[in-house]
This record gives sequence, C-alpha cells and structure tokens, in this order.
Amino acid sequence: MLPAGANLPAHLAALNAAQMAAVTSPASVLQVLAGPGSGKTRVITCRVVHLIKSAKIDPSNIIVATFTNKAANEMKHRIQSMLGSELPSKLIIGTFHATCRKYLINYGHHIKLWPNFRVADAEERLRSLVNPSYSTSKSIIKKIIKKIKSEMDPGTVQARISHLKANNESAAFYEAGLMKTKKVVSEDIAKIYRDYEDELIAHNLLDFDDLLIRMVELLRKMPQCVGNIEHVLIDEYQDTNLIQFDLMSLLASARSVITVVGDPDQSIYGFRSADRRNLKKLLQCYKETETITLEQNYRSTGAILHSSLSLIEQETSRPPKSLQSTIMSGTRPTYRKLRDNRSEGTWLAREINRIVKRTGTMIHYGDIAVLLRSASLSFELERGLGRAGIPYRMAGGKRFFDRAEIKDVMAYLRLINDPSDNSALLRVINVPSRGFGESRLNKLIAESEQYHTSLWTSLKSFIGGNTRLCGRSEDKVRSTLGAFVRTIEGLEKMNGEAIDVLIQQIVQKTRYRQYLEAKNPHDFQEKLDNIKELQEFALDARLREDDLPDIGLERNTTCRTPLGDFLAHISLMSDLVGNSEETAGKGILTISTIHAAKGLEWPVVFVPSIYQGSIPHSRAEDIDEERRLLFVAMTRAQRK
Ligand SMILES: Nc1ncnc2c1ncn2[C@@H]1O[C@H](COP(=O)(O)OP(=O)(O)OP(=O)(O)O)[C@@H](O)[C@H]1O
Repeated sequence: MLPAGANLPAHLAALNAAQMAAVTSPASVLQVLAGPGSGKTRVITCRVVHLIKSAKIDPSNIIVATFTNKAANEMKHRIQSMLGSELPSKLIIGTFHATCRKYLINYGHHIKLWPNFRVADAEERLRSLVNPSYSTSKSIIKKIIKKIKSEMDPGTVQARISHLKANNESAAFYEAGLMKTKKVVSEDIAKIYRDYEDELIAHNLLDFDDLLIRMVELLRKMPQCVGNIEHVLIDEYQDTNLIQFDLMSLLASARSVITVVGDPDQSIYGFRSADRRNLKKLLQCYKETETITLEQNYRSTGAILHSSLSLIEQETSRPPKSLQSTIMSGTRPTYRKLRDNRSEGTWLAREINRIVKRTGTMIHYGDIAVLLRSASLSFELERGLGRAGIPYRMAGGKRFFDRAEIKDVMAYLRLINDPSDNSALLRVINVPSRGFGESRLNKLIAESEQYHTSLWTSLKSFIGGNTRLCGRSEDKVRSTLGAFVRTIEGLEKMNGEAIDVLIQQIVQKTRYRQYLEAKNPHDFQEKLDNIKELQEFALDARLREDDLPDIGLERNTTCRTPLGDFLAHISLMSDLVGNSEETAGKGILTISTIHAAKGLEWPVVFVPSIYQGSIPHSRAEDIDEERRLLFVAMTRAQRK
C-alpha cells in the first residue's frame, strides 16, 4: 500500500481506498467481488497498468481475458492512455476465444491441429442462396437436420451441443451415456452431434467451443507454451464456464498468479453454460485467495440503486452485500402499467420526447437506452419511435459486417483464401451478375454433391466442358465464368499481399464498383465508403498481434498468410459493432437487448415489457437468472 499523501501516479490517483487495495494487492490470487457501477472495470484496467509500471512485469507476460471484443478494445485504449507508450500492444488481451486461437495458430501443430484451420462462426451471418452455407455452426447443423429428416430446431440443437462441449462431453461420450436412457430426442441430438463433429473435421473447422477444448488439450500437453505468463486477469468472472476455469488455471500454471473481477448478481449467461460455481471453485482450488469487495456505486442515484437492490435481494440464497450510492438520492424510478405492446410503444416515444424537451439540451436521445428482454419485442417500440421521429440505432442490429457490400467483399476474400469455401463461392458467383441464376446454381450444387467435390471443382469441370449445366447460351456462360475463375486464380496468387491492396484489386477486377453503381444509383458512394472503411480496418487490424512473444519454443510459421489471419480475426468479432455505427451514437437513442447492455451505462434507461412470459421469460429455466437480468437492466441507469 502506498503511504497516505504520497504523490500518486495517474493510474492510482482516481481510486477510492478499496479500489486502491485491489489494484495494488500483492496477493497471488485475488478476487474482486462488487456490485454494478462500483468500478470493477476501472480496477482491472488500473491493476494491469500497476503490474507493468510498478511491479515491472513485461506486458507480454500478462494475459487479460474479457467477455467481449468490445470490452477488450476499450480496456486496451484506457491502458494505452494511462501508460502513454507502445507497451500495451504486447499485452495478450482479448476474449478467451481470441486468445485461444492465437495460441492454437502458433502451437496447435503440437496437438496435430492443421495450422490453417478456420473458425466456424457461431451465428449464421452468411446469406445462403440455395443451399445452407457450409461454414457456420448453425448452417452445418441445419444441413444435418435436413439430411436425417429430424424435426428439431437448429438453434436449440446448436445450444445443446455447445452446452455439451462446454461441459467436456464429447459426441462419443454423450452417445454412450444415452444407451441407458433410450430417449428419442436425445438420440437425434447424438446423431447430429456426431455428424456435426465429422463435418467440422472434414472442413478443417473449429467452432467456438473447440477453440477452448483444443487449447486445454494443448496446455495439458505443452504447459511450456505459457511458461512466460506471470499474471492472468479475468473480467466478468461470474460468467465464465467450467472449461474456462480449467483454462484460467492452465494459463496461470507457471506462477499461479491470478486476478478475477466479477459480480455474482450479474451472472446472466447461465443459458450459455456460464457457471456461478466457479466463484466457489476458485476458493477451493486456491486456498490463498484474497477477496476484496467494493461497496461504493458511482453510477446510479440512491433511488435507482435502492430499487435495484430491493429486487435482487429477493433471491433468498444470495449472501447479503452492501452497496451505497455516492450520488444523491434522485427521483424514484417510474413504474408504468400499459394495456399492450402498442400503447407501450406510443407511451415510450411520448415520454422520451417529454424528457428531452423538459431538460432543454441537458439530455439528448443519445443519453437514452431502451433495454429489451429479447430483440423480437422491438417492433411496436420501433413503430412508436418512428412515428414520433426519434432517431434510434439497434445495438447488435444491422452491423457493419452484415452490410451486403461488406459481405460480398468478405466472401471474395474467403474464396481467394480457400476456393473450396462453398458458401463464399455461392455468395459471389453471380455478383456482379454472370448469367448464373438459381436453376444453374442448383445444378452445380447437385453435381458437386453427386461427386463429393467442392463447388469450385465442379465449376472448373463445367468450364472445362466436362459437364453441362444449361441449355441455351451455354458457351457464353462458360466463357463468363471462365473469366471469373481466372480472376480468382489471379487474385489467389496475390494471397500474401496486404489486405487493403487485395480488396482494391477485387473491386477493380470484378467490376464491383460498376455493379454497385448500377444497383444503387443513389447511395453507391456510401457503400464504397463502407468498403474503404473495411480497407482501413484491415490496415488497422494489427495482425502482428497474432505473434506471441518468443519464449524459445518451436512454433508454427508455415501456412499463415495475412489474409488467413485477417479472416480468422473477423470471424471472432461477432460482437463488434461497426465503427461508424458505434460512433454515430451521439444524438441517437439506443435499443439493445439487456444481455448486450452488460457493462454499459446511460443517464436514462427504459425497460419495457416487464410481465410474466417476457421477463421472466416463458422459456427460461432459471427464475433467479431472469431476476439478475432485470437487475442488470435497472443498474445501467445513471439518473432516471
Ligand atoms: N473512484 C471513482 N471515482 C469516480 N468515479 C468512478 C470511480 N470508480 C468508478 N467510477 C465511475 O463509475 C462508473 C462505473 O464504473 P465501472 O464501469 O468501472 O463499474 P463496474 O463495476 O465495472 O460496473 P458494471 O458491473 O455495472 O459493469 C463509471 O462511469 C466510472 O468512471
């Protein structure tokens, strides 16, 4: 602890006593448990700076695991501004998944992982033209469900498989366990699970769960990979799952020095296998753990905090916890009962305008958020806002990487990186138009399924005159597609060049600009700007970050190209909102799900549709988690 009155460095100056104790604690294992708005993010950020500045730990020997990419980026920014040097770029900071990927591309060959593996996105982000796309977890599952003629919902199966994986239950293990129960539904899952794993292997894909599972395997076999790590810090610890606990221990195996920061009352990802038992497990596995609690809330008025605490205190098994607001009491939160969703939408819009008007310019739309239990509730709300002329953005709505032109360019990049990427080819084979419509595409797909080849191979066979796909104008289509294949092959030879150059070549060589211009005469410039933004993003992506510090261990350097790294990077960014949308938030109201609002704050927050069936949700299995969800929503509010 520093002496009172000492001239404090910037990273310690703005801390209260408990925060200071947490930031400077010499404990080898430290858990900081604290309620919302108590400065947990501030503590973890300042602790990293403290470790680098005062404890003189090399940043490349520190791992920080965050819950989202967005949180990682924000933390990097804050650390950078406090350190004012280039040091933080050496920090290994990111989500568990991103960090695992980084290690697996460097050392995965030690566990017989193909070095050029791709990551299967959790979400289906690629529009499939005729067939489901091949490289997202959900689309692979959809395809298998169709094949085995099951009635199961792909989303439910995906969640179930993910849950099994997070609990270390392999397909074979699950199937063996089933022999005893003989449940038909579970038998379907077992079958899909097994086929799904086979598909992933066949396409050299790892899904998000595999990244963690394979990393555990790597570190069990080769703990030297993290032999340099001196400190592991975990943010949002209450939402880690069992495999992440194992990972944390393995990452810290060299020194067993760990800091975790979290709030059990904000554990809202149980449905995605987060396990609150990890809090107890830490104390059991690391007896020397020091616990520090933060009891001052800097975010919300006393009245908001009081209401929120009255709610969370209804959970009977919850240990009592103290949290006081540092802000005056303020007005009590408004509880409004409305007839139905439509009148709620109308009332909300009127109330929002009333608040903005009443406060003059003090509160603008950008200071207001409407937090929903599920995104599907937004329809009437959007109608109400639309009628009242209130500008809004959907957090996690139409994101940068979901825009058509970005998806097109990304598909071209993926095709160049790997011509056997069927979903990429499906997306761009007829963009710009090459006279290759749906019926020809169907024939191509049938052809490739019959001969078990990739679409690319079938396409080349068509161009070579070995197969027929169309009646009239066959020669013309063949020649147009021949030019397309040559363009891609030409671009393939450039794989190794900088990504922004590659993008420029794609736009030029495929005449994509002309295509955009013809298709969107009024706003093609905006779309070109988006592509420019992607180029800039590629420049900025700091791909060097994939290089881990040299710790004298043989690592894989073959088979890696800037393009492969860039694509993998992006597939791990599903929670990142595009830059321009993010910064355009000023003056624009935010609609978000409660889950996506984790860690954020606004002066004014509305939480509509609080009724049985919505929250608690009709399909929710854990009522306590539903209560915590409402608690998270309420504690995002600063003033009203
Ligand atoms: N010592 C402090 N003095 C003044 N403001 C503070 C202090 N600590 C934190 N804050 C402010 O309180 C707010 C909440 O802090 P922070 O986001 O770090 O809390 P948190 O515990 O991570 O919240 P949550 O659990 O809800 O995500 C921020 O606006 C932060 O700047």
